[in-house]
Amino acid sequence: MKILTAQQIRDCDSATIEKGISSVNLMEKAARACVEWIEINFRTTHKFLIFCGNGNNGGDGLAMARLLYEKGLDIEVFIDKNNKGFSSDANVNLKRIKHINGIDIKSFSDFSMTNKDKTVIIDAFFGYGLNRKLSGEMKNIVEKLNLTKIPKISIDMPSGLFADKIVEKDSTVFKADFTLTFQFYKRSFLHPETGTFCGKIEVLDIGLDEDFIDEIETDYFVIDEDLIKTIYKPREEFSNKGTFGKSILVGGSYGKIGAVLMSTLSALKTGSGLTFTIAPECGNMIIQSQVPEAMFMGSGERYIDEIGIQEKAVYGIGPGFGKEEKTQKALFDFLKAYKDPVVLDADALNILAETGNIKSIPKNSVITPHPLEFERLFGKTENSFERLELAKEKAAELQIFILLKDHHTAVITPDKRVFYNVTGNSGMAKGGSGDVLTGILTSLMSQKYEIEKACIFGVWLHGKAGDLAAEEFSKESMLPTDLVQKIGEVFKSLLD
Ligand SMILES: NC(=O)C1=CN([C@@H]2O[C@H](COP(=O)(O)OP(=O)(O)OC[C@H]3O[C@@H](n4cnc5c(N)ncnc54)[C@H](OP(=O)(O)O)[C@@H]3O)[C@@H](O)[C@H]2O)[C@@H](O)CC1
Ligand SMILES: Nc1ncnc2c1ncn2[C@@H]1O[C@H](COP(=O)(O)OP(=O)(O)O)[C@@H](O)[C@H]1O
Ligand SMILES: [K+]
Repeated sequence: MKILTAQQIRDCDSATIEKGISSVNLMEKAARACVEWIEINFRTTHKFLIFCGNGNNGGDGLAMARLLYEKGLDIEVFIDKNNKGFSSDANVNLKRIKHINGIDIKSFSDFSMTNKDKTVIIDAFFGYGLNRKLSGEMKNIVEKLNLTKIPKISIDMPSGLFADKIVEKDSTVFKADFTLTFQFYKRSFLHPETGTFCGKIEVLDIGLDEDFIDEIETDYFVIDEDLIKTIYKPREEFSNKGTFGKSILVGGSYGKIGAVLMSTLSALKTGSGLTFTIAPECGNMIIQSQVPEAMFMGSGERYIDEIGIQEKAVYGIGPGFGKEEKTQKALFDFLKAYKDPVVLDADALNILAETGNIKSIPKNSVITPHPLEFERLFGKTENSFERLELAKEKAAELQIFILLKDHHTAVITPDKRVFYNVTGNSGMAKGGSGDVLTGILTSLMSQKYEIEKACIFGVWLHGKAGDLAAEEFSKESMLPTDLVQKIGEVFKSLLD
């Protein structure tokens, strides 16, 4: 799914209107889509307090007030009665509700917090047209609403957020439980500093012009199931283990054998034909007894001291690797001799960062840093938007794929496109989850998925399996190994 900038959405709006629908009818469609969602998800709510700004986001709120009222619900509308005028479509909708006796139209200052049982607050102050941070009366009312315990729904965007950039640190932003957004994710929903205001995000189709959307160029995408279905290759029946590639997971050190064990297990569970583990001898018994399907190749007693090169294999290096001197040398020797794409994670990245050897990463390789590893590799940035920009520069400079791990992991390609992942949950914020991702990526690459596709499919699959594990075990109790056990269910769902 494409992500457009505020300006591109505005253009898309105009293109849709040029095709024949009037702007006020488009607003009606948007309001109707929100009301339909509310009818399904807030069945027992009687009362809606709808806060409207003076632009088209406010217009959506005013139209929703009428539509919800027609369904027999109690409606109070709050507007800024001193503002310098509503947009023309908001004005049409304001006039329409002025004719309805049952809808109270109040000033923001009339809001008080008494008796709010079975009530929902609707935030229709501002959408993508916000052009400065909230101040004055607007800031006050949003701060007041943020203190209430009443469920809150933002229309299109939480008011106070910009679509494409970070907000200043002290900004006031409406804190939603749900955001009903029109047609596209906005980039600010997907970054930690700003996404935290959105609650659960629902993307509502309001029928914006498909030809325009197909043609418009963007470097930003959300990974959705439609994209995954174009990538996933069901397994051929006329095949053998050689058809599905050779994965070699390299890692583990004394006390950290579990990391490479989990990578090995997830590579197998993702479909790798032949799976090897290179780990120190102290991990032999552990790995062989836990994952009998994998072949063990010992290297060093307690720490890896050599990485042997095999033909036609994909290497995933780093989980539990440690940073012993001999392990460092093993990595340097390997990268000197090996020129095919590899997956590098964890201590493999830390070693390259600390020794200034980043340029030895083979072209088209995949690196999977979490924010701190990224900082060690490429330096400090002010915020996650800047981090992403730096990652784009580095992916292009080094001609590698960077998977910037986070709540919404971003896959960054060597040609600077960005694919945000929206599967996954906080139950995955546990040591071991990253090791599982390394195994998944290595396995998909060894099965000859193109590297870009392996990255996109891999992060999505990882998060989706994490969501199934959370459903069964809870976010608190799920383990990275539970996630691995759910990979199969995700593959099955792709065959439906
Ligand atoms: N295609 C779609 O997706 C569709 C989109 N639709 C909807 O339209 C929304 C976009 O509407 P929009 O362009 O009118 O902008 P919006 O967000 O209402 O705000 C602009 C107003 O706010 C003001 N203002 C700005 N900042 C301010 C501040 N800090 N403090 C105070 N005032 C501030 C600014 O006035 P200014 O003072 O700058 O003159 C202006 O009046 C979109 O999010 C969606 O909900 C649907 O209706 C149909 C299909
Ligand atoms: N709150 C979260 N929401 C979604 N995914 C998460 C969250 N926290 C962690 N993850 C995922 O779990 C993995 C953690 O990787 P990493 O930090 O390297 O941990 P590890 O110590 O297991 O290697 C990443 O893929 C990351 O995207
Ligand atoms: K809003």
